[in-house]
Amino acid sequence: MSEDRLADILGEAAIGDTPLAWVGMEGIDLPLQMAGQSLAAKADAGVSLDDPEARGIHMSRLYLALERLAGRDLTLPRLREVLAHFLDSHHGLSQQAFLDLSGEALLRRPALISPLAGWKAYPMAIRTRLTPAGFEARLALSIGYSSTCPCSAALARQLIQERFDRDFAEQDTVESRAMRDWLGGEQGIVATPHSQRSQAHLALLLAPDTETLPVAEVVDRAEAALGTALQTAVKRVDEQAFALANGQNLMFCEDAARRLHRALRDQPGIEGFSLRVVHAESLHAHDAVARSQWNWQEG
Ligand SMILES: Nc1nc2c(ncn2[C@@H]2O[C@H](COP(=O)(O)OP(=O)(O)OP(=O)(O)O)[C@@H](O)[C@H]2O)c(=O)[nH]1
Repeated sequence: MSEDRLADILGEAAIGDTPLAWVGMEGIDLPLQMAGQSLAAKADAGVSLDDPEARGIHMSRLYLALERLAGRDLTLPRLREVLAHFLDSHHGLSQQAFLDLSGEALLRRPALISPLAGWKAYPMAIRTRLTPAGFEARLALSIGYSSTCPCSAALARQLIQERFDRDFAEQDTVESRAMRDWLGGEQGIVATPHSQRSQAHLALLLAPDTETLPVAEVVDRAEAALGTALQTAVKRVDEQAFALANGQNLMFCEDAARRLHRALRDQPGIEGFSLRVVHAESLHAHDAVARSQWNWQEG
């Protein structure tokens, strides 16, 4: 049957006269490129339906516009172009266009000391809007790290001191070799502080003139601020360096949140952010969480 003879009830008048804030599709599979890496992404694409008389939007037109992103390096100008096409293809129907993309950024990360490297996936999402107020892009990223509790470390040190007092109770002075041997034995670490895998969830408002997504730059800055990023390739020399990093970066969730707040305030191209750190404490069954934000409106 020729196209023009196909039924098209979308052309009929709406049942009722209610504009709709968001109409579109969620969970569209889309291959993207970012910093030379392929990304298997999911897209949520939509527009507002502002014409109260219109029955529905033209979903195929949104779907087909996404093809402009497939397999091409993901940049904000390209995302803005797709949103503009959403509106052009819904002229008279829609004033706002929405495109959210989610996936995992795969970054190669070097070992701490050895000349090795490995891959780590960073869950990410890009949320873009084109409305009469203009274009807005937000980048969300999750970064794993290790946190060791400062209070638990202090309590462990006390127990080590008490054990030392007990083991050398009879001696007024302790010969350094005996002390060194004692420190090198299991009794020298009779108690250990609790540490746990932790997550930093960052949501960033990008400057409208941003070209490429600053994923690697934000990951580098956040992991440098925390000092205890989860590792990829690890030899014993790397594991020892990781133990030192944890000992030198004891962190409550408040400490991690403050470190990230300061780091993101200095990140070029960021106009606001919201962050949340989650320490999945090995001490108890619930998490220790801290939140912080700057120049941020939940949208
Ligand atoms: N608006 C809307 N369309 C839907 C929905 N579910 C399925 N569709 C279908 O989406 C298909 C694509 O709609 P359009 O993009 O208008 O397709 P079309 O009319 O062939 O293409 P155009 O000529 O560009 O309008 C239609 O066959 C709709 O029936 C829905 O809930 N809302």
